[in-house]
Amino acid sequence: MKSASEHDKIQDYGDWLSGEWEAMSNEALTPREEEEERLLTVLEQVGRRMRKESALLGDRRGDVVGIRQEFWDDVRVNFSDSTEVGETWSSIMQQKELLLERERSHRIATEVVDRLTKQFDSPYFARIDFREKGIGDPTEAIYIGRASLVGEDGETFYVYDWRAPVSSLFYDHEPGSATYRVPDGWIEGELTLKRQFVIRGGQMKFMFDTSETVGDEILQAVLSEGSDTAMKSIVATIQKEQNVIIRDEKHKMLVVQGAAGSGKTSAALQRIAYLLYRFRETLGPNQIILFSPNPVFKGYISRVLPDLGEANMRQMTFRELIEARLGRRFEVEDLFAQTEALSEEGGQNAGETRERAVRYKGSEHFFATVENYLKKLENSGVRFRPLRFRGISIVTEEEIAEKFYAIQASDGFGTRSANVRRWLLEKLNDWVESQLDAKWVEEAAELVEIEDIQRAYVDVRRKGGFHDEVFDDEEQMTIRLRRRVAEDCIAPLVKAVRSYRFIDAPEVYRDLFENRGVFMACAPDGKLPPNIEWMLQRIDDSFGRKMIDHEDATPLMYISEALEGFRKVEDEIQHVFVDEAQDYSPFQAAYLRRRYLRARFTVLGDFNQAIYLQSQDSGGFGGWTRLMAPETTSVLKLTTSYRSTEQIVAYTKKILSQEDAASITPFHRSGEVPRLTVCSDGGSLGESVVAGISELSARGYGTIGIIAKTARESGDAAAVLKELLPDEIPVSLVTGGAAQLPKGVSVLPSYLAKGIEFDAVLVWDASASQYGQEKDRKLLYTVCTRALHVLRVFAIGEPSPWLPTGGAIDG
Ligand SMILES: Nc1ncnc2c1ncn2[C@@H]1O[C@H](COP(=O)(O)OP(=O)(O)OP(=O)(O)O)[C@@H](O)[C@H]1O
Repeated sequence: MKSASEHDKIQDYGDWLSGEWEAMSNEALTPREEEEERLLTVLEQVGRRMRKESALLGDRRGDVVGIRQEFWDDVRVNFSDSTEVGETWSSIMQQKELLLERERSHRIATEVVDRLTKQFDSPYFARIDFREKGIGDPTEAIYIGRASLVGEDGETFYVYDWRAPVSSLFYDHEPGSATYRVPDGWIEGELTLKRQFVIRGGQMKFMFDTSETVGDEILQAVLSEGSDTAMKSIVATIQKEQNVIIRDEKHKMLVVQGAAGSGKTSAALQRIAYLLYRFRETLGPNQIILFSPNPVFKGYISRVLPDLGEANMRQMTFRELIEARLGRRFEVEDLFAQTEALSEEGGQNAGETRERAVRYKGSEHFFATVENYLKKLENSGVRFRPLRFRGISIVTEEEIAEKFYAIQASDGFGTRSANVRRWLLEKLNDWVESQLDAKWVEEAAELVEIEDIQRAYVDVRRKGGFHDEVFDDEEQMTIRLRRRVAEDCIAPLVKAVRSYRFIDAPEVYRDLFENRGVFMACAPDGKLPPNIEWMLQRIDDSFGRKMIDHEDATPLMYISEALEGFRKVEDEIQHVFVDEAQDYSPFQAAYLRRRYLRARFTVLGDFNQAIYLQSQDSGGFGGWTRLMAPETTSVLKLTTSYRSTEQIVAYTKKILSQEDAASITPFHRSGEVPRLTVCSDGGSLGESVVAGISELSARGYGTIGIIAKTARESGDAAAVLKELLPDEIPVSLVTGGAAQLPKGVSVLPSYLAKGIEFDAVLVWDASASQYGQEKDRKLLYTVCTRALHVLRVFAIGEPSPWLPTGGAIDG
């Protein structure tokens, strides 16, 4: 938010501008002068609005402060009898409502002033002249900005929002005949001019006409800038192919395959802003959820929407979903740990068997098997955990099953579970009543603290006890005390029932592997996986240790959620965005689709960055494209890589197979050729990287990423660098828990680098021993494509066979 004095400055500037404007002569003007004049007019409008809104904001602030300060002065407080207490209460409530209402108005006024402040800095970035076919009107000049600006008459559109239907002309067309979509059809006409501006601090920095869709020069300038620790919006330079993604309203499943750095994440965020604008009556940020690859990424993208004047959507990682469901009872392996475990076991028998299990359990085939299994469970087979207390049975597994299956199957698992839950809570209540005379309660009641006795006393009083019949009162107190003691003892049971823990999903899941007949009946091809015996053994081992392998987590979570009945909140979600979608197994894709049954999906990924085994069979995308009917699914491609220089794109393409690299094209922006340095040992690796960091920091690069393969290596690398680098160049180690990417030099493991970028990337030890196998190829590609301007690769001894040969130097 801007300070009051900043707002004042803007107002003064507005006043000055209006004087300046009138003083200008009306001689024939060059286009540039005309545009500068127009800019002054717009800034004057903004200044005027700012004056008005700031005054309003001041009033609102005054109201809020006033109400807060005098809150109790205006409340009539009287506790003398119950009528007075009631009146006091309603008077407090009235005052509270008033305060909330004023706070809301204050918040809205603040948002308006913030938006105007941004508009004062840069009110628009483009102009198009358009003559609509057939209406005989003259050509209209349309200015496009991040937000619209309408004159006080309510009719003059000084600036159109970039999301308005007419604005799409700018992104989609070159001068000539052009059309744009409106809610009930298409408007045709002639685009006679396209002009781009760079306006900063209310000053026209550049202006030029262009015949391209969105001029290269501006894009060049934007891409040459230094990166930041947070992602920026691309509103002024959205490319035509990105605009298709942003404005799609037709498809329920939009799948985008895009090269590294082609703007998938950027387009996704612009799309969210677009949808919030287009459907503002019916869609709120809470009804959109974005699945991010990791917490660092979450922080990285969190500024884009607020910069566009919208509130952030919900964001979560798939890992968080798993943790929320299974994390309380189990330690769940994460995807990266699974990958590391597989590569350690690789070649040995266990590894191969597990690899097979991972592929199988991530498959569409297994999803179909689980779906069929859930159908079967509608009639029998759901397992329950009995309610027991200190060895005493309160409700048995059989009783719960009987109750569960007595409710009609057509009601669905959700209703059945909710009914059983209610019934169990009543059972627990009855059981407490039945235990009041039991010995254990009597003994426990004798041991209670004095405060508990006092509480029981207050309880009895509140409920109207303690009258003349003293004898009865004492008895009542004893009963209450005992009840409280018994309730406290079974509180964990009540909590477990409330959160549906009476359903034993892990056992249900295990049963599928144990009962081969059931498995065969559920599998679409009627066959058992060849290593089912090994799978069962492995489940028994890990569940026994309270651990869950990553490949079991999603199927188990699916069964567990299905048996409880998917929650209502999931129904409210209208749009699901999945970034780095190549990392999801087809099973996970199908699960998300099931979880958000009513939502539309926008799924973005790059099969060249598919580094996890679980999604490799489907090439990273097979799972997503088959989830909905073909007529509601659209698969789009982005091939131009905007992030990196031509030299970096050329280098990183060589890491991939020719076939995979074929469609990637760089945006023409030049920089230094990536360099490979071969070091003799760890010591010289550290020294070479330090020399690189010092040089690049001196050259002014604001974000430098040192990317190691694993978390352990990045820890080691950070320790070495901290020791060798001078204090003026601080080093931050980025770990899984980090919510924000720090400025300067960051050391991080490859999997946390997903989706983010650095001015310069230094790859820590890309030797053959680290990135030697086929499955390391895409990981190395992912790591190297994080660089915007500079890429330096270091290796101890023999470099990875995937790196381009030639140009290596000795460190
Ligand atoms: N139209 C555009 N105008 C300006 N910059 C753009 C545009 N498209 C992409 N970029 C820039 O290119 C970089 C990469 O964009 P983004 O992170 O969205 O790509 P991505 O496809 O999600 O990449 P990856 O898959 O490698 O994570 C960012 O710095 C982004 O600002």
